[in-house]
Amino acid sequence: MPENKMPVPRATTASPYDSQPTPTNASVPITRFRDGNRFLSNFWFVPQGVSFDQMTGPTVEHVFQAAKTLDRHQRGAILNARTALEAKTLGQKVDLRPDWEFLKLGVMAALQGSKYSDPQLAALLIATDNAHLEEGNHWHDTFWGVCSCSAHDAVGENWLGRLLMIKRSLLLA
Ligand SMILES: Nc1nc(O)c(N)c(N[C@@H]2O[C@H](COP(=O)(O)O)[C@@H](O)[C@H]2O)n1
Repeated sequence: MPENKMPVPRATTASPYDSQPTPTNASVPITRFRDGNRFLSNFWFVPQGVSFDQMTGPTVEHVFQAAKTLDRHQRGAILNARTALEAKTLGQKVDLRPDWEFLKLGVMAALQGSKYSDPQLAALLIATDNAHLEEGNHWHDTFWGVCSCSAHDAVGENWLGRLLMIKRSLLLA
């Protein structure tokens, strides 16, 4: 049948708004940053480095912990820490800058921006699709993650997960 002779579809009384929404295939929530999702952790080694405020380190954790202080020597020691856990431990003993509580979310957001400027990491983050992200933990981190332990029953504000989900949206915008 010639294209211009296609039968005209018959009008129906059904409104398009009557139809049920197509169910979306919501991705499975990611509640542990381990195994294939380990790259989401701030402890993940970033080959090109992570930078903020003239500091560069091998993981988000190194630079985040160093940013807690204005002391150059303390910053240097943290940035040179052999592991992210060592950087975190050193970060708990620094002379904390007085404005840290006001700054920490912005610093973490900037560091996620630096980390996911790596195209391979950005692709991995985008591949999490629309999955809810949260760093479930047992180390009582109820600010950046969600803690489940004998003292906490899945308690946490999940700010790291929220920043990651925002970053994912920005990468797709
Ligand atoms: N102990 C530990 N192990 C991991 O594998 C982690 N990803 C973390 N989390 C990070 O610790 C930081 C919180 O530091 P402050 O308590 O604000 O000093 C933050 O980067 C978490 O993602 N911890």
